[in-house]
Amino acid sequence: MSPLFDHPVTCTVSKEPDRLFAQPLDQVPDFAFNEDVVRVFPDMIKRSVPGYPTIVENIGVLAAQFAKPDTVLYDLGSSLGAVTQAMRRHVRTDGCRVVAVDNSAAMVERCAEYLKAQDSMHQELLPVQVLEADITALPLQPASVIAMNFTLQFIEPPARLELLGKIRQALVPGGALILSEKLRFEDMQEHALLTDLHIAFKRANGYSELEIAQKRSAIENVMKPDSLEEHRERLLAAGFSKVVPWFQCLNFASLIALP
Ligand SMILES: C[S@@+](CC[C@H](N)C(=O)[O-])C[C@H]1O[C@@H](n2cnc3c(N)ncnc32)[C@H](O)[C@@H]1O
Ligand SMILES: O=C(O)C(=O)C[C@]1(C(=O)O)C=C[C@@H](O)C=C1
Repeated sequence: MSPLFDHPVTCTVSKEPDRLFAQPLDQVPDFAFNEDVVRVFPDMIKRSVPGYPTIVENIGVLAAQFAKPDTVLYDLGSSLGAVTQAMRRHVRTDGCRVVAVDNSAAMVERCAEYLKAQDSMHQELLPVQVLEADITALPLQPASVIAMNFTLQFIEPPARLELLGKIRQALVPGGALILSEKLRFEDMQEHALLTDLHIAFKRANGYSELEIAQKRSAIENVMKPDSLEEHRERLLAAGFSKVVPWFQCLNFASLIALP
């Protein structure tokens, strides 16, 4: 198998720079995963989420540890399939297949193209299926790995517990949910510090004050981050037995939840 980080996350994806919020907008519309976002998404997410390439590649490594024969590996809210591609690079377990799910038609269409490109460049990859579906309504097959990389924060808060309960029920013994989220912090000083540092991260990645402010106003109605404590309590309420944070950079974290 290829060594870790040999395949940059962006190797088969668009390199178009994110300038979506660079010009002043009279009214900033709510953020949506539409064609415009799809075109710039690899650049946008890498410049917006501290640690994103490390998280994605290591979800592949974690998936290989938890994968069980003849089960599904889900990538829920797959966008362009970065996590799906990482799981396919790392998992060799017999009879596994990856199912990538997203409810944005534009994302699903481009994701399928990128996965075809991945197939043409590598051999022995797990079979993959891309579904356009709402993950809150989708019945899940028995799964050993379910990844939600920055997706739960876009689900309406009252629907989150039921979705996590369904995920818990689908997981086979020895499997895991890998949940990455932007965090809010209950301590106001901690929240303010990590928010400022996240803005500094965006600035260091070339975003202007205007881009940062307009993006913040675009996402504030559609993305509702929870605290680590809320995640832990809700995961336990959904039937998970153990919650283990494995990554945090500034206000972005990833957790392993065990059934
Ligand atoms: C921040 S992106 C995820 C990034 C991606 N997992 C990655 O690692 O590159 C969130 C994704 O969740 C999808 N999404 C939001 N709500 C959804 C739902 N109810 N069902 C399916 N997908 C959803 C969006 O369309 C978007 O593509
Ligand atoms: O907090 C932000 O500014 C973000 O851009 C975060 C975030 C995310 O966490 O998913 C929000 C929307 C985009 O999809 C990319 C990144």
